[in-house]
Amino acid sequence: EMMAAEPFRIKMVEPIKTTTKEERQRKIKEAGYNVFNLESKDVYIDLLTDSGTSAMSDNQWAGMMLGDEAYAGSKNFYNLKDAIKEVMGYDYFLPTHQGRAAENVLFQLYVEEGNYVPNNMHFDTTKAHVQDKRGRPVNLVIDEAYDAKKNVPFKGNMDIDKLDNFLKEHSDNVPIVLLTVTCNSGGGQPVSMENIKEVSEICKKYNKPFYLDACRFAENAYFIKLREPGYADKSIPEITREMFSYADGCTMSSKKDALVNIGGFLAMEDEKLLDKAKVLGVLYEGFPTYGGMAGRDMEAMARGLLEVVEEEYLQYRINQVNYLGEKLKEKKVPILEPVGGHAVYLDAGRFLPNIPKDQFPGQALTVALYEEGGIRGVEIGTVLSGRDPETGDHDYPELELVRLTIPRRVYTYRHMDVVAEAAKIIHDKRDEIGGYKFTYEPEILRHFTARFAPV
Ligand SMILES: CC1=C(O)/C(=C\N=C(/C)C(=O)O)C(COP(=O)(O)O)=CN1
Repeated sequence: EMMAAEPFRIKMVEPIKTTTKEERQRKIKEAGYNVFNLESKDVYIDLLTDSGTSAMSDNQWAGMMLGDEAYAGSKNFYNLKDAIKEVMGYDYFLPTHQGRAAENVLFQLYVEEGNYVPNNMHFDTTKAHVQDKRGRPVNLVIDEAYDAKKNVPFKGNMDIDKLDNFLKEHSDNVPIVLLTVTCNSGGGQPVSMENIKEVSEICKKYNKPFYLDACRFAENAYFIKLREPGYADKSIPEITREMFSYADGCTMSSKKDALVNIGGFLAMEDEKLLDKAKVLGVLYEGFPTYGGMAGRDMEAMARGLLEVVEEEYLQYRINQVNYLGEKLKEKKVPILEPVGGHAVYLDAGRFLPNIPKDQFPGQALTVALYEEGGIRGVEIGTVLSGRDPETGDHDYPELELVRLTIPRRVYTYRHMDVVAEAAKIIHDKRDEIGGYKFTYEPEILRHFTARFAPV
């Protein structure tokens, strides 16, 4: 049938301005060659993150006018409760100011010193919060996840045998099992329903709580609908409710698949767990019917949760990200396959093979994208990975990537064309690109505030 355009029309625009190449070369030098130090006004197309960068709908903006800012019992809390029940099936939740705040509460409840926390792949904050409780994050994703050229439909899957063997050996030192949908650190790759079910069965076998990291749950559901036998005729809410039915609960950053700019929650089936979580919620987030958010934020979130599972929105969203990936492949620019749900990941390792890992090829490509096109991507490689606490050397990851993260309902296809064109120009002159060294390297989470210089 006819191809579909965007399932919305534009009612308001936020002007962005282009800059000149020499302006950008000056700005990035002043920023210590770290795009996190750039001002938004100096960025033309901002692909740093899909977190908190979505455009809200008129329905959500209308909700912002309906904030019930009561300290306790806000009606927006109950609207959010209904939306979570509708989309996830959970009866209980603790609102938090964003996803990592939900991780903080959950891991304080479960993780003790020396514990292992298995996940397909931990995102940085999930890893950091497990470590903050002196636990040890463990990635048990399938091996294919580390092969950027391998195009398999559910690259975010947990390796079931690895999980079973790990629990066989370490069961009494594992307080909880996580599964991240989609798998951000592995390229925004989905997890199949079958895999979610299998992880659930293993957790029951070893009597372990099983939680989803649900940031991008709607995109995951859409991939299940597209790729998994038996789901083509199911609605997205039917698929999302089935996904969550296998888990005991979830952490959620609503800044992704709830289409809002701030907010999150910890949801669960067990009311007793909520009572424990509330104690920490009061301490870290605020009274348990607002959790660090204004009533209006919760209203926008409730409406966003119902919008994000609409099929025509997800079709547009996934197709736009895929379009950028296809454009880059046409131009022979190396990317991680298959294209993820929220981002295209440039394979900087293959793009700049002559730059050694300790001169940060991902960082070099990120800087080049900004200089060439005013485009802000983000390095997901050695810089992000940090140093190995035992050896003190860089904790080299398998892949050196640059994530081009597409905000939801913000950029047009023409912006995607500009990004692909800039990447091609850089690719044609890739032999001219050199590596970088630290001029300032912070102790923890160095990627946010580090400063570099060309070697
Ligand atoms: C899979 C996953 C994430 O991707 C995540 C945040 N992601 C960011 C900020 C990103 O740029 O990918 C978080 C933390 O959410 P938060 O940024 O605190 O709302 C948890 N899990």
